[in-house]
Amino acid sequence: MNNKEYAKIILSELNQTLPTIDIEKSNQFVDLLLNAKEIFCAGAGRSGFAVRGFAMRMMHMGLNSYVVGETCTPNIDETGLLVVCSGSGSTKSLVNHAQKAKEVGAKVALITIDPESPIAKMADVVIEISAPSPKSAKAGEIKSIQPMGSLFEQSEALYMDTLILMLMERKHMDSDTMFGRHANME
Ligand SMILES: O=C([C@H](O)CO)[C@H](O)[C@H](O)COP(=O)(O)O
Repeated sequence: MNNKEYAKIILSELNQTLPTIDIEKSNQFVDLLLNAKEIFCAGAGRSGFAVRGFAMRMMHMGLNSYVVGETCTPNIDETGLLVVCSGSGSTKSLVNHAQKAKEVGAKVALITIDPESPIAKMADVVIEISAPSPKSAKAGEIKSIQPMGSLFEQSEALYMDTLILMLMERKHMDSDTMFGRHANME
């Protein structure tokens, strides 16, 4: 198959995952983001790449967002929100981060394939994406031709872009204002 044929299949897979994500939980997620004093983003591997992009856009909006594990990331306290992206919901370092967040009274939001996973059990809001999971018992309803967690990782990245649009609407923010905060030392 050529690239266009593969692209059509990937888009049709995304067309099955993204529209099924819960609206009410997404509204709750946006409320948590808006109510947090500081937002801490965590994910491993490709989920880590996706959540970094989300942290960056929130910075562009003027929110206090950080990536867990970076040298300049401060401590989390009860005013904070930890956003975790984890297909399995059981990656060890992320389970530890969620435990720490709950221990200090912070909120936790999780984007995952597995709503019964260890991190899901600690989370205040769980966003479920139906996709194959190479690392957990829960496989999701949707089949994919793509390897491992690719469909989940694409879906979570695009889902977080929908959250950015919801936040922009709530904060009356436009792209030009956001671009004004973009790094000028690239
Ligand atoms: O990078 C990943 C891997 O390529 C699977 O597709 C995962 O995102 C990484 O291993 C983290 O796993 P999860 O916490 O289960 O997302």
